[in-house]
Amino acid sequence: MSSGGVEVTGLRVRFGPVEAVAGVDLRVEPGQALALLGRNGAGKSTTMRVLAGVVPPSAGTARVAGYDVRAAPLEAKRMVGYCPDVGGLVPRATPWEHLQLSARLRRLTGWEERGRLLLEQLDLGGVAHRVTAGFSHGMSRRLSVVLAALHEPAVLLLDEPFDGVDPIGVEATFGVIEDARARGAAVLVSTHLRDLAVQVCAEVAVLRGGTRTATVPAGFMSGDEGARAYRALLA
Ligand SMILES: Nc1ncnc2c1ncn2[C@@H]1O[C@H](COP(=O)(O)OP(=O)(O)OP(=O)(O)O)[C@@H](O)[C@H]1O
Repeated sequence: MSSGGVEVTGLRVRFGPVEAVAGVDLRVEPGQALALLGRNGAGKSTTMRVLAGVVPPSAGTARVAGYDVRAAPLEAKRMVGYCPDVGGLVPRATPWEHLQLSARLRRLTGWEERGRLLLEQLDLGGVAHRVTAGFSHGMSRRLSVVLAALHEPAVLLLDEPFDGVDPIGVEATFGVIEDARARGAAVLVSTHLRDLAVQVCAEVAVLRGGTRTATVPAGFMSGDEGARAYRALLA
């Protein structure tokens, strides 16, 4: 039986002739945050999608909170909060309606106060009843983070949560990640923003060509030295 968190072993995902993920191993312990870095097309989002139960693995195993995404897909999905890299929002619905829908799908009760607080935390309280059609990219990102975190998942998967988000929104997103870690969730953050990743994650895994090249302490990737080290891993 697995100990929880995220466990990915020998993961492969194939789309026809394209091998998007070609043997990835990852481990995120409960209460830890791991950043997933790598160039465009390295396989980050596909790995996140497998863990979120959106894309099936072609080979290997992926477990969230002890549940194998293939053998126990419903249980696995229940354990996960997922902020996809793009999409996921209904243009004609308001943030509050998104929360209502998410709560209904997950059969949550007594979620309203947490929902309100999360919207306030991500500075969306003032637009809680405005349809998302006119939202800026950063506002949509922040709402996707709220939706991922609403049910206090054991595994929080954030794909490009900082993309287009202003510094205050980034700090608020850090807060959501810290809160999740503090209650024992495993957090996986896929991003191109190395400097932000190392501020909020203790470890960084680098993917290249669908495989993991390294997992290193975040300090190794910080500052100018870290930028050079990262480039060296990508080259
Ligand atoms: N549904 C799909 N059908 C075909 N190919 C796909 C599909 N999804 C991803 N791929 C391919 O798999 C590879 C990995 O894509 P993925 O989106 O996982 O990379 P990424 O590291 O998240 O990239 P980025 O940083 O640009 O978001 C790419 O070559 C991509 O074109």
